[in-house]
Amino acid sequence: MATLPVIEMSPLFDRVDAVGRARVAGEIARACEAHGFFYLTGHGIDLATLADLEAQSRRFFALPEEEKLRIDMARGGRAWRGYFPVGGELTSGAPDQKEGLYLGTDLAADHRRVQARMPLHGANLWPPALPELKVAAEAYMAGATRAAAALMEGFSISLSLPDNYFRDAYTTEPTVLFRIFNYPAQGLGADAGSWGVGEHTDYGLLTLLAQDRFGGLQVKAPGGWIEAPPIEGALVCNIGDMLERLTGGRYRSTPHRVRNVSGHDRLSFPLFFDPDFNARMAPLPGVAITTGADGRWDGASVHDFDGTYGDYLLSKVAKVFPNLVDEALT
Ligand SMILES: O=C(O)CCC(=O)C(=O)O
Ligand SMILES: [Fe+2]
Repeated sequence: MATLPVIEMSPLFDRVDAVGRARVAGEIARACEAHGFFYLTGHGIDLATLADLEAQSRRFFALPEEEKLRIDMARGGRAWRGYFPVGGELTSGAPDQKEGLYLGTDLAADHRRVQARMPLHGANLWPPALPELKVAAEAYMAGATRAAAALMEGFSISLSLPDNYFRDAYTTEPTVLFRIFNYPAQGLGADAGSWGVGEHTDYGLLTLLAQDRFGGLQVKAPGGWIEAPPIEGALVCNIGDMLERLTGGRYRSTPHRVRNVSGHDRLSFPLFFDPDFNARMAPLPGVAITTGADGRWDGASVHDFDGTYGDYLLSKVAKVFPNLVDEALT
């Protein structure tokens, strides 16, 4: 059975290790041309940080529903932050069998982007009953954001671009969203057609995912669906639609989905490291273009898209949270 590659990324934190960086860049290129998915080690996030995030998240989801609903997404307004219950999100048109907490770069009310009423920008909502969750999640977000920024240097090198190319062009002010998901244990009689998360691709540049030990993530490989089982201490990395768009299809934004058949509640922690909301998303000069829908899961082609990353993201969010859109954006 096909397995996903493991990339040890620590040379990307060392600007003088040209040989190590070139090696990692080569591994990134091969992984992204083949799968668009790989595991990451050497990402700088220690086991204690991962364990604390998991422990505090379990405590959060075990709170009574009314306690969790004190930070309901409806209260996050246009910032799109807060808790949503099982069935509250429709990733591929049907309700997902998961509950979650939406977080992201924490911007105060006086930040210029919040003052400008930019959607998806604003303050995180934290459960008043569990202050430890904020500490654990902020530590993880800082580590994962640092790893994603370093990884983007590897992507630049892999495309024969200057190390800081993506940072300077797209991620000086990245869009960083972070989610904490719980996929409740599904009973034996569960509907075989119901997914924790339905088949989809991610929207932006990179997703870094921590997951607990129970598994359930599946990736669409050329020969069929394969599992991406947990590896202790490693993160799963996959690329999003905008990296496919920028590279003209050379790097793939690969469909994936989740079904939790472990008999336990499964937690996962995706951090989305995405372009500046205002960045215009056109193919990189000098990179081959593919056109057409290419049999994508949603029948759409990212190569037809012309606009800012914010335009793209909002069009997607409107589909997965149809009930919230009018409320938050009008
Ligand atoms: O929970 C997972 O393993 C994957 C979640 C996911 O694909 C997503 O949030 O985009
Ligand atoms: Fe995803």
